Amino acid sequence: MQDLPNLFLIGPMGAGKSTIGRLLAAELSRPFYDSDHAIQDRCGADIPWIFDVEGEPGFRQREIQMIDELTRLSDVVVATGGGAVLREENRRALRERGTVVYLMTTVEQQLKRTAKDRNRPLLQCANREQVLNDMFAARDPLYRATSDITVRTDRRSPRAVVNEILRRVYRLVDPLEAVSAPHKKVSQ
Ligand SMILES: Nc1ncnc2c1ncn2[C@@H]1O[C@H](COP(=O)(O)OP(=O)(O)OP(=O)(O)O)[C@@H](O)[C@H]1O
Ligand SMILES: O=C(O)C1=C[C@@H](O)[C@@H](O)[C@H](O)C1
Ligand SMILES: [Mg+2]
Repeated sequence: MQDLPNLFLIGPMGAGKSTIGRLLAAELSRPFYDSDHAIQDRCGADIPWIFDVEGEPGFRQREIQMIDELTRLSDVVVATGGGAVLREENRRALRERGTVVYLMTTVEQQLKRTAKDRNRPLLQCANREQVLNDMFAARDPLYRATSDITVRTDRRSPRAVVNEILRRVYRLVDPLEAVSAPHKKVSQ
């Protein structure tokens, strides 16, 4: 069985990048990094504070630096922030340094999954559905252009999503041996 490359998760807010990334890394016994969390740890402040004080451009600059560092690691799983694909530097780093998985869900699911959250500054507004629809229109082409595979996360447990990612990634790196991939033993 061929070694897997770095696995990078992209996709919109609430698609499950952080949740699935952690599970996926545990399954592969690999380190897991979440770029949003790493930015907060380095800055010593949460994302709403960074947006308040430095604006979105300040946050994006920190994100470019963090994604550059995380994508240079080896044998890792990295969950990115929902807007990482907005910057060309990030798209290039992700594409060149690993296999990129686009986690996709519906706006309806995003609304449910992010309903009580106060840590996503771009969703602290009255018209969240409109904002999410507009983001989908602007970002879906970027997620598609950056990713190697797309996996839906609505109406599926995180465990089932992890299994599908592994099946598809193994098939991508080694089509002939994918059938005997170890993840086939993982229960749903
Ligand atoms: N497949 C799933 N089924 C049901 N709930 C899920 C699924 N994946 C994630 N969730 C839930 O959705 C919420 C948002 O997930 P998560 O924080 O992983 O999203 P994210 O893609 O990392 O978002 P962001 O871009 O804002 O960091 C969490 O409460 C998580 O438990
Ligand atoms: O979709 C976005 O632009 C964002 C998503 C989050 O992961 C954070 O990176 C931040 O809240 C911005
Ligand atoms: Mg996240």
